[in-house]
Amino acid sequence: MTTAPTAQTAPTAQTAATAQTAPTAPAALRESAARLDGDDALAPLRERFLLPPGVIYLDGNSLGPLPAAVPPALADAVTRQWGTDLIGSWNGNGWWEAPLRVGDAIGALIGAAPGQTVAGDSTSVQLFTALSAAAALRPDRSLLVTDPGHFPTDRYLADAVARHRGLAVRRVPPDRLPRFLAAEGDRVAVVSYSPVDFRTGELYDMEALTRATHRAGALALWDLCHAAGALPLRLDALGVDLAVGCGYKFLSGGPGAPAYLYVARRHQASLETPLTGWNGHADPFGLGREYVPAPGISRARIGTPPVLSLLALEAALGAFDGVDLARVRAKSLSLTAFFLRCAEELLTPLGFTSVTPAEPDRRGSHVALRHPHARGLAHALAERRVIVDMRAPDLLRFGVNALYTTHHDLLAAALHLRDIVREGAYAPEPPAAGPVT
Ligand SMILES: Cc1ncc(COP(=O)(O)O)c(C=O)c1O
Ligand SMILES: Nc1c(O)cccc1C(=O)C[C@H](N)C(=O)O
Repeated sequence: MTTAPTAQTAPTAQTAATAQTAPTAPAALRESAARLDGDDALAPLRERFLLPPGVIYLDGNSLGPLPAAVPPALADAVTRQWGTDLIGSWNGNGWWEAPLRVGDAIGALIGAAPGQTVAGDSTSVQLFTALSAAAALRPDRSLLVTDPGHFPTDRYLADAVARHRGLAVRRVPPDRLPRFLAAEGDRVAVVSYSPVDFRTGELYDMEALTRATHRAGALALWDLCHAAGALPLRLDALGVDLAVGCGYKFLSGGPGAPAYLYVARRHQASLETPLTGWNGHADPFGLGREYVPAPGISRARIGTPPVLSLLALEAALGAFDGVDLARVRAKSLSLTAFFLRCAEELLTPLGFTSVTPAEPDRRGSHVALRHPHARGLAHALAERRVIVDMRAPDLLRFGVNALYTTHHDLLAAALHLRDIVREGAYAPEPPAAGPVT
């Protein structure tokens, strides 16, 4: 049986130690945490989430917690809309338009004007669509360029699309991309990267890389999974061509939440999608024999959308109502800087090293610490109701979300980790074999 690769055990009511009984902290760190949390204008936003009492949740970069608005929205969707209004809900309750409506709500968080973002399917499916469509927009070019350290699904789909479309894949680390494009850019159809490295949390310069891509006449495709909702993004302003992302990390749309696809308006009329499902037809209920693509972003729709999940995601996005993403970014940086300080003081002497850049403008919204027993330590933290994850073979990841994470959460997590190591209170499981994913 395959199990999800997060290292934590789900916390239970029976768990003896709770994250609230935090071990003693050095006074300076305790005072800093209290001051930073005391000055935090975003602190009231935590009430928009139903965080389990006694749990320190630092894994919202993998699965966001439950927003308070979601249960009533889902109850309404199920009992009134589905239960009572039945099929009339496609029009009467706006189900048919939900992919576009939710797409626009996400667009507002990623710097996309309305009419360019559609929600639905998984990130993997959206990536397939985006990579294929990008290749079709540059039919005279033969290369697809991507990050050798990209998330596995991005790497696998780059290979798959290259096979289907007769392209070759070049894997170029982000720091070498401008030089590569200057040399071989005239053969490149599409450049596919993530602004934030899923392992190290390193933030790349999206603006510079998009500019270098365009200088070569290629298209820029960004995977925003680890960035959307965590920092301000400016897709329209940067002239990004295509983007995808998931709904379940910083957007907190729930397990398997619909993903999204952004297609800049200038490409929409000539966009050839590889999956020509009936929802993307110009006249879906005309039931015509031939596929005729809908105008605008609607042509990127595929099949019947997962309505309940879309409505859950829509309610979850309400957690951003009235929230300035520049402030979210400022608090996220304060949180990660504070955690790096805690790590330096409490954990470095115990054999941990940070792989996350110390410079604020090179940091996303998680910190990763290297330790040979990362897997056993993540389990031991979960026993104490501190939820983090690990990425094989030796990285512990600590995700922060400025909407609900506190500096105190981070100090308490670092203290628990210090005590677990000092006491040897973990199973020293060996690093898993195989490549780091
Ligand atoms: C950068 C990135 N892309 C894609 C995915 C996942 O794709 P999907 O939503 O299809 O599982 C993840 C994480 O799971 C990711 O970190
Ligand atoms: N999407 C996930 C899943 O379905 C199960 C477990 C984890 C995930 C993740 O999101 C992993 C994540 N993209 C990562 O950064 O590693």
